[in-house]
Amino acid sequence: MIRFEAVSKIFATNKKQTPAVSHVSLSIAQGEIYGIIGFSGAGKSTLLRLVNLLETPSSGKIIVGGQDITALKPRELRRLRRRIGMIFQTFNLFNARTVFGNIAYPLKLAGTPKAQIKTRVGELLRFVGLEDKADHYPEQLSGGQKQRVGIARALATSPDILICDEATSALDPETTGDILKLLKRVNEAYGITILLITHEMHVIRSICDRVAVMENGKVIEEGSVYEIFASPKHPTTANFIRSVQNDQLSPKLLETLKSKHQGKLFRLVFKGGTTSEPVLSRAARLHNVDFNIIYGSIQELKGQLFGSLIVEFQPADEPSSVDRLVAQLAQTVEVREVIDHES
Ligand SMILES: Nc1ncnc2c1ncn2[C@@H]1O[C@H](COP(=O)(O)OP(=O)(O)OP(=O)(O)O)[C@@H](O)[C@H]1O
Repeated sequence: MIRFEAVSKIFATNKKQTPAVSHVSLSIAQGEIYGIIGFSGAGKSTLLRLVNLLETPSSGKIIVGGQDITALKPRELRRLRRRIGMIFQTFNLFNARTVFGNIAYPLKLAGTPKAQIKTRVGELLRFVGLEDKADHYPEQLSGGQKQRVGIARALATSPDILICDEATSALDPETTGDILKLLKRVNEAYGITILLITHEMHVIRSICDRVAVMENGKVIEEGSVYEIFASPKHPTTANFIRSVQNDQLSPKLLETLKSKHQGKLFRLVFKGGTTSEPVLSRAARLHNVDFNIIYGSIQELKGQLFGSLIVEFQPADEPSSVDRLVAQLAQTVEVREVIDHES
C-alpha cells in the first residue's frame, strides 16, 4: 500500500544541510495500523509528510497504491491527497466554521452536491459520537471532541489511508484511550490503512500492528509490535519499551528488596505462549522450593503473553534444589539471577 524505497530528505537552510530522513525503506500493508516512534527531531513528521508530498523527497521513491507519487502531475497529486486523510496534534480545525462546516469542508472542495454532503456529514457525526454537536464551534468543544471532528473531517472523502501526526499527544490519558479506540474502529469498519507517528510507546502498544523506530533520520528497528516488545535489538527501542513496562528495578528498590528477602532473586522473562503461574508453580512444587513473586508484570500483547517477574526462591530443604528449579524453568522462560542493579 505504502512503500518507501531508500527515501532521504535533506533540508538546506543558510548553507546548513539537515538530513531529516536518511535512506529509509519501509513497507506498510493495506489495512495495517503502522506506528513510527522516535524522540523529538528523529524525523517522524518529515517522513509522514512525505506520504502526501507535503514534503518532497531529496532522493528515493515513495509508492502509494502501486503508484510512484514523486512523479505525479499537480492534478494527480490533488487526487492522491483526497485518498489520504490527515489528523494533527493541534486538531487544525477552522474556528469560524461549525462542526458540520468543518466536516463538510473537504466535500465542498471536491464539489459534492449539498444533499449528499448532509447525508455524509450526518453519518460521520454518528460514527464519531458527536450527533448533538453539529452546530457547535470548535471553541465550545473539549480536546477529545475536537479530535473526533478532525477524524470525521479526515474521513469525509472516504480515503484509503489515514495519517496521524501525534494525534493524541495533546490529550489526557483517558481521552487518549478513547481516541485510540476510535482510530481502531476506523481501521476495522472502513479497512483504512493507518500510519501514525508518536513519541509514546503506549500508543504503539494499544493499536499498532507493526512499528518502526526512528533515530537521527534513520529507521533503526522495524517489526511486528509483539516482536519489538519481546526482543528489542536496539538500546533506544529497549528504552521506549521500558517506559511502558514498569518492570525495571531502580538500584534503591533492589537494595530494599534484598534487605527484605533472604532468598535468591531471579528475573523470569515470559515470551510467547508460556503462562506465568503453571510454569512457575509446577516447577517449584516439583523441586520443593518456595517462591514469592515480588515485582513485575505480565501482560497480553497481540494475543500473546509477555513481560517479566522478579521472584524470590527459597529452598524448603537443600539449597541445590534452587539450581535444579532454575535449570528447569530455563527450558521455557528466560531466567537470570538479579545480583546487582540491572541496566
Ligand atoms: N522545514 C525544515 N527546515 C529545516 N529543518 C527542518 C525542517 N523540518 C524539520 N527539520 C529538521 O529535520 C529534523 C527532523 O525533524 P522532524 O520534525 O521530522 O522530527 P520529529 O521526529 O517529527 O520531531 P518532533 O516530534 O519534535 O516534531 C530536525 O532536525 C528538524 O530540525
